[in-house]
Amino acid sequence: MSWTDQARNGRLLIVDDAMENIQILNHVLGEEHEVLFAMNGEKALELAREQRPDLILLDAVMPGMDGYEVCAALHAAAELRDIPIIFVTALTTPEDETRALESGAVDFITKPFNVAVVRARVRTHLTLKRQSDALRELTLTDPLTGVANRRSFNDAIENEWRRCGRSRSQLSLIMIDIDHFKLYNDAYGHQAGDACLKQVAHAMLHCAGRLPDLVARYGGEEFVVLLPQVDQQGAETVAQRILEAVAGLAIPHRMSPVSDAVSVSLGVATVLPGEHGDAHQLVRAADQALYQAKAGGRNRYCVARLAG
Ligand SMILES: Nc1nc2c(ncn2[C@@H]2O[C@H](COP(=O)(O)OP(=O)(O)OP(=O)(O)O)[C@@H](O)[C@H]2O)c(=O)[nH]1
Repeated sequence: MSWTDQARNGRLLIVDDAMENIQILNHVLGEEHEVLFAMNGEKALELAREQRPDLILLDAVMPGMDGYEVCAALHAAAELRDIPIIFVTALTTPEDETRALESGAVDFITKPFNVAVVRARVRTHLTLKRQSDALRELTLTDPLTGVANRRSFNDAIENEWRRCGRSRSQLSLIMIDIDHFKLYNDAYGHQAGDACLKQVAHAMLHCAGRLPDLVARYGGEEFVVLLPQVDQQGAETVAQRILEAVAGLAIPHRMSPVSDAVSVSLGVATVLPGEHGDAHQLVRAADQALYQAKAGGRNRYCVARLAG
């Protein structure tokens, strides 16, 4: 795909208090990109949250919340801080430009602007955004199964621990282990083992694929499902669903002493994240419950009981 093709079709948010400027930029960019617009800072933040644009063109001087404040608010929000911002402004001194770049903008365009320059800069920043998104995706994804990797899970559980702590809501975790997977590899070969891991991972995504749920590969044949704002009963429902979904795959496992088909054991833990304890406590509890499920005969889930 060419440089130009890659940059096409990005979603832009234009923020300017003058409709005339929005119209001009829309005229310049609207053919190639999806364009959203806001006429003040508050609306810009609302749209950024709801629509997740790929790039923001931001006027520096606006009544109420100015461009610098919008920039600071975007950077303060973890889910918005990766959206690149280009300041588009009539302020032209080196100090203005420096202030914009220091407040987190990636670029600075002065008004009156040259149409070709605006187009080219927008394409450049959209291309860079795509590349950094792809790179981030690679570092957070398990290459075999396509679900999140352990690093991604570690970040998520820390974030959700804090978030659930603030909102006084429960956080649940399920640890899942494929039963007698070594025997499966021995019987059917490593490639079949890989295919089995993929199928099991995809089945779990169907059981807990809503945001902010997270399915991750924790290790070789071990997976975790993180369920923010889900109580124990909800987590048990998901665990039961996973048991049934994996059984429903009906992947033959002739060496398994547990079942004719591939099965899983699961450990469920739920906690109300408080001032005491940390995310590791939840992981340990789910791991102990998983151990119980294995010791109890596998192909089942067990629940850990934890104080908040
Ligand atoms: N095919 C394949 N096998 C893997 C992968 N990662 C780990 N494994 C295998 O998973 C097996 C895990 O073995 P064990 O830890 O003994 O677990 P188990 O055989 O499932 O036994 P239980 O958990 O006690 O039921 C090992 O044989 C690993 O080689 C992978 O990416 N692909």
